[in-house]
Amino acid sequence: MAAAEGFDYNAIKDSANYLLDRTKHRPTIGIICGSGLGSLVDHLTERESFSYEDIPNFPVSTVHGHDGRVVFGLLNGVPVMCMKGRVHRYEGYPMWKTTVPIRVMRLVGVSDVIISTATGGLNRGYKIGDVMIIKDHINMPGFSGDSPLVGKNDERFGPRFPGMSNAYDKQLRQEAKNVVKEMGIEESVHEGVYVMLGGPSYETVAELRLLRLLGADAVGMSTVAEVVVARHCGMRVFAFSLITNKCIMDWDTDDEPLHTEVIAVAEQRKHHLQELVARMAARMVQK
Ligand SMILES: O=P(O)(O)O[C@@H]1C[C@H](O)[C@@H](CO)O1
Ligand SMILES: Nc1nc2[nH]cnc2c(=O)[nH]1
Repeated sequence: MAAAEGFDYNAIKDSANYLLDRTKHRPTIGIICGSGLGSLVDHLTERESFSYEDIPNFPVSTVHGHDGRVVFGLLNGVPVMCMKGRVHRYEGYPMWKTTVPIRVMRLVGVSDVIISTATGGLNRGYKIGDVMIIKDHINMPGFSGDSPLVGKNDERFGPRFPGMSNAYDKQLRQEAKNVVKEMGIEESVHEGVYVMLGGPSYETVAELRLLRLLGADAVGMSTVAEVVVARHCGMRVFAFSLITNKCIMDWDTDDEPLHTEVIAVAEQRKHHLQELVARMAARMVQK
């Protein structure tokens, strides 16, 4: 089965060793930059950058807003490993392959991940540009068995049946709430539930109404598989989503979401988001 291939420990080890042999950094914090949020890496000092294409067994990004570089450096003095761009299921990768970067992070020595993502806002109280601290998720592809953990399990990564009821670390969510208060942006920050769909088409009105009924506050095409694998490997997770567009819940409009708008909203909000990430990394490194 193809998924078993994905969990080959030695293949992941080769990717990690490629990076460890070429960087002086030894970060414990990993950061995944969502659509349009990769400019965070411009703030790193002592930067060392590697193209996904050059790293053995690594998946390559194909989407606008996802550059495809692993960047090591210091974020306000804290060593971090950043994925400047992620890969998605809809790019044609099996789910396990989209999460290879998380496993590589683990073997590089990362224990905590910060994950960001662009989403449509389902909750009617959310506005474009708001941030949602993710407190839980609905793994919609997982309902049909499309999980990154499908296939042979390797205990060196984690157990066959990992729990997910505490996937989004409570203490880190509390820290994040403290940070947004300090930053004075609490009015535009919420805590809610992320639902992952496979994409790449955006949702129909009927689908969005269903997702809202199910209790989701924001909808996206990534993140969940990364979180499942991070938790499988025993990493702490802090994740947030930027609301880049409102979900269209009525049939009387010609509006459509656009990826160019998703990127534009991310560009407008990048300073606040970068500050949130930097402040969280500083707290996380202290444990
Ligand atoms: O990679 P993320 O989750 O940040 O990007 C979202 C999902 C799609 O890739 C894209 C659609 O506009 O934004
Ligand atoms: N599925 C989905 N992903 C998104 N990413 C950014 N906006 C959206 C959206 O409206 N739906």
